[in-house]
Amino acid sequence: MSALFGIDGLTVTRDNTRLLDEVTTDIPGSGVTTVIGASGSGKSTLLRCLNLLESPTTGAITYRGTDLATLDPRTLRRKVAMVFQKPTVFAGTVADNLRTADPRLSDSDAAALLTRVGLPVDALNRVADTMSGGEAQRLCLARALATAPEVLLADEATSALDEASTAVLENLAVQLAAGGTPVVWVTHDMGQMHRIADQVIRLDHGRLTYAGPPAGLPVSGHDDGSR
Ligand SMILES: Nc1ncnc2c1ncn2[C@@H]1O[C@H](COP(=O)(O)OP(=O)(O)OP(=O)(O)O)[C@@H](O)[C@H]1O
Repeated sequence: MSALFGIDGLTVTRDNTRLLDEVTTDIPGSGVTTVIGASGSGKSTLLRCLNLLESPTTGAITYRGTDLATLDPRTLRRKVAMVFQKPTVFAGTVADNLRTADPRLSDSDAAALLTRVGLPVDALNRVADTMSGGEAQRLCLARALATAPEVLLADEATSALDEASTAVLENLAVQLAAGGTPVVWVTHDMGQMHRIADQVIRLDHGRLTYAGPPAGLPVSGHDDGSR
C-alpha cells in the first residue's frame, strides 16, 4: 500500500535554525503513528507541515501520492483534521462550536461526538469559553471529528487531561484507526506511545532518529532524546 504521507528530505529552517533537518520517512495509511521526541525536537513543526500550516524550506511531502504543495489548504484540511496543543474554542456554546465544523450536525450527532471524547452530553449548551483546558482540548477533538476526516493529526491532545480522560482519548485514537481513519499522534509520553502506537517516528533536534514499530523503544517516562 502506498504511504499516507511520504516525507522526502523535509527541512524547515526559521531564523537560521533547522527545526526539521532532512527528514525522510513514510507515514502509513493505517493504524496509529506516534511522533515522539523531547521538547523542541520538531514534533509540532512536522505535524504543521502535514496540515499545510508550515511549508518545507527544502524537501517535499506527498499526501496519498499527491504533492502537498499542489493542494488547496482548505480542501486538504477537510480531509486531514488537526487538533492543536493549545485548544482554541470559538464564541458561543459547545454545540455552536461543533456546528462550525458541520452546520447540519443534528443534536444527537453532536451529543454522540461529546460522548466519544468523554464529555457529558449536557455540556452541549455550555458557553464554550467557560470550559477548563482539558475540557476545551476534548471539545476541539470532537469538533475535528465532526467532519468525519480521512486522517486525524493530534498534537499532545492529552496534555491537560487526568488519567481517566487520557484513557478515553487513547482508546478513541485506537478505535479511529481500527475503523479506517489513520491517526498521527504527537506525544512525549513513552507509556502513551506504547499503549496506542502501531508505528513510531522519533525526532531529536529536528532529525529523524527512529522510524519503526514501538518494540525496542523505552517503555515509560518522558522522551528526553536518550535511548
Ligand atoms: N517560527 C519559528 N521560528 C523560530 N523557531 C521556531 C519557530 N517555531 C518553532 N521554533 C522552535 O523550533 C523548535 C521545534 O519546535 P516544535 O514546536 O516543533 O517542537 P516540539 O517537539 O513540538 O516541542 P514541544 O514538545 O515542546 O511542543 C523549538 O526549539 C521551537 O522553539
